[in-house]
Amino acid sequence: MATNSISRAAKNPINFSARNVESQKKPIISRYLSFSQSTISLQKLSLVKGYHISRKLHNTAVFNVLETVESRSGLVSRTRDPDNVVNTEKPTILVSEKLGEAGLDLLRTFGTVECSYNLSPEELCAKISLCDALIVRSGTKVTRQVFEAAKGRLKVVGRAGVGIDNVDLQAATEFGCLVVNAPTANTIAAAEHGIALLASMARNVAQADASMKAGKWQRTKYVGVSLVGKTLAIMGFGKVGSEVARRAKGLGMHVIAHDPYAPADRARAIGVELVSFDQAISTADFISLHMPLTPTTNKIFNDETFSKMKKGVRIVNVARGGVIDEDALVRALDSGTVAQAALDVFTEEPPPNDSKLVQHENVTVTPHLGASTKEAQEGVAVEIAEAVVGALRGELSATAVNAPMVPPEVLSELAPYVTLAEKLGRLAVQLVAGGSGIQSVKVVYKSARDPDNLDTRLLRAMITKGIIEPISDSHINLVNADFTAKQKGLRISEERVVADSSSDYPIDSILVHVSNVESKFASALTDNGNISIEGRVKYGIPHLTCVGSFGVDVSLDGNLILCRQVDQPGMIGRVGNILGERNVNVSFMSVGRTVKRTKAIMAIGVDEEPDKDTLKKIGEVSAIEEFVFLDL
Ligand SMILES: NC(=O)C1=CN([C@@H]2O[C@H](COP(=O)(O)OP(=O)(O)OC[C@H]3O[C@@H](n4cnc5c(N)ncnc54)[C@H](O)[C@@H]3O)[C@@H](O)[C@H]2O)C=CC1
Ligand SMILES: O=C(O)C(=O)COP(=O)(O)O
Repeated sequence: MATNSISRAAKNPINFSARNVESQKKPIISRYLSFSQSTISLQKLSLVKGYHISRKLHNTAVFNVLETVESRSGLVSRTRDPDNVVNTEKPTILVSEKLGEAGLDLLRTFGTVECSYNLSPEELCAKISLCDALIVRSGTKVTRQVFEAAKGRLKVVGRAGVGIDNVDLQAATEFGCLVVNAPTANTIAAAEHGIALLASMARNVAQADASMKAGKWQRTKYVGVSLVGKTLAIMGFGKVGSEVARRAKGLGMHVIAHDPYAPADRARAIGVELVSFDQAISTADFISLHMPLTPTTNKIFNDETFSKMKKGVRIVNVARGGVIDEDALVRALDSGTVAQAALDVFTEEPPPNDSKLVQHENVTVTPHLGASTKEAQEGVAVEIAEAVVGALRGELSATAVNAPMVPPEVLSELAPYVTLAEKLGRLAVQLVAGGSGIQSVKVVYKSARDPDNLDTRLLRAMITKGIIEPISDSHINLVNADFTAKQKGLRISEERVVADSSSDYPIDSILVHVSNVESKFASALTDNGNISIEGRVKYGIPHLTCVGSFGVDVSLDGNLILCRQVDQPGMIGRVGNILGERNVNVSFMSVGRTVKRTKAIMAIGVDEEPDKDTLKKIGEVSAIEEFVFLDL
């Protein structure tokens, strides 16, 4: 298999023969610059306001991928409905619950911000089709109806806090809407509230306060219990749980924890013993809940689990109301199994006025105040504003809840391969003959890297996008790529092949096989009947390097004409003349053949799309046996 390549366009001034890491990186780095410049206004704002932009919003590496993925990722606001009231290029961001000013300021530098609080579900659905982003806290239910009503315009839902149980993630994913949260800024506030509830419950602070305000002086009624030396079980040893543990240890408590996913070394470092669920609840004097509400944790505290607890246990819940069966808790309080409870969260918020739990004399309640400190709200607002702005720019967010989180350094390295992946997908689907539906695609990554050190989710998503978008009206992005592929019955399998090259580069080549289809260009089929195309990144630029069994070398830019011809002199000139006469500029040309003077493939990169007549003329060249025009 010989490859004979002539490059007419000086696309890359770098010495092509030198396999030099620095020179390979140059084109990518120069492309970062425009993006780092575009971040300056946000950086200035953060400095002037004195806010620390905590995550890597301004990371040039991330923006490089934006440049590559932007407008293809579908996370970027770019379409405008002519009926929209707002008809500017600025995205519209609806904030449906109170958000800190610092976050609003940040959002206003980027889009048109509308703050509309206490919307009914109907009002939210009516507004949402005019919005590119929605920012909520725990009080807004972002249901499937909301995504349906958005009519494809909503690109991102930002949850200004941790728990995303009020967002229908499945629906978000199906509609290709990214969901991001602000997982770190309210941790301390929630932990402090947990400790406040623990201490005030143990000393009957709320009940005694109400009694005094009612004119009473009941010193014997409100004798409390001490915390020191008591066992506290932390259920859910994540960010909040760990901070509660630290503080409880400072109060002299013996702290144990249950969390099936928590690393033992983190627990050890804080001096906490990780134990089983049953051990935790049966030995604790106090139990503090810090797990998310999921199908597994829903009503995990119920009649059965309360019955396993030490008689007279005291329970704090600043996680989610739904993790407790509230009727069962009332029964446990009435029977004395649970002596007291302190609750910040409820299954239904606000709970009904006649809630037995809220009215129970041994229960202390607060109206979901865990995250409500000035500091936490400012922090959360900035954290979510950064994430939403990043998502609207096309950035793959570090706090994405329903999309792969790809670290910036990985993004930066994979950027040219992301473009290559999408282009190979687009090429592959265009090579399929009309009527033969694609069902199975195999992607083979050749790489010298350890498989654990190569994250291909982004590449798979982009290949899927490349395959599906040209043949459907689906708008594919990283969020819904896998879902849409599955829905369309498209199976994409991946395989790694070890390359014996340098592991400095993440990938040597990407090979896309489409099985059991007919091709418009028979030469793209390999002996086993699969359409097969291979691409590589050379000097930062994606190249097509193999079509069927023919090696070629053409940069994937603009449009491509593939011709199969009898390998004989003068073919390049003949086709070049036809294109030149019609003012179609050739950017790249490459000839690949299997055996001399038999058959060859000519891959011609063209800047303009040749008209039908030009293509017909190419087809009429006697030695040309088949040809296809491909739109990249
Ligand atoms: N009341 C409020 O205003 C606030 C409530 N929260 C809630 O607190 C909870 C914890 O938040 P973070 O610590 O930030 O989240 P996190 O994700 O850091 O921690 C949650 C932990 O729960 C663990 N977990 C999951 N399933 C579990 C199970 N079946 N049993 C035991 N542990 C399990 C996870 O492994 C994780 O370590 C969330 O539900 C969040 O919504 C958070 C902030 C404020
Ligand atoms: O962050 C969380 O999970 C919270 O529960 C905080 O909720 P909020 O933003 O105060 O409605």
